[in-house]
Amino acid sequence: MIIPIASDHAGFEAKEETKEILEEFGHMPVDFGTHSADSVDYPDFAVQVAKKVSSGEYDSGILICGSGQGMCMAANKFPNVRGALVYSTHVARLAREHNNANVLCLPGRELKTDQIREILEAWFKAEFEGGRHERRVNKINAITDK
Ligand SMILES: O=C(CO)[C@H](O)[C@H](O)[C@H](O)COP(=O)(O)O
Repeated sequence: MIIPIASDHAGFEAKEETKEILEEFGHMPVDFGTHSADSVDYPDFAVQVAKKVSSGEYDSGILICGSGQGMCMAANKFPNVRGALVYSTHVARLAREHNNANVLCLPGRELKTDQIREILEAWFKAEFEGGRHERRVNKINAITDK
């Protein structure tokens, strides 16, 4: 899969590691910045990925900041984007199976490389379960469709 990815300065190091892991897994990351550890504002980078998932140009994306919160808040402003703050393999699985999440938001300052690898493994392996969850996700989508 081609995966758009972005971070702020606090997620920069984790983004570089995440890109390597994605390539290991056979995916192709497309990097929308930031490109150094110099201080930047996370919404500027969240927009780069979220607008492309929102428009359907990409099926899913990855955003990384210090805590994951700011990126997730910004991404979820976009229609069709379901950003999930993921900090464990269990939450990664649930975000896909129950919420059909399409933007993985990671807390770069909280995760070690091995944890990121395990989270990515769980995220890509899990599939949306549909059923009762589909009804609920449709209700989320209806909020921005109004
Ligand atoms: O959005 C965030 C918090 O919700 C991110 O963690 C940012 O990366 C963080 O706020 C950046 O903090 P800094 O003190 O400017 O490095």
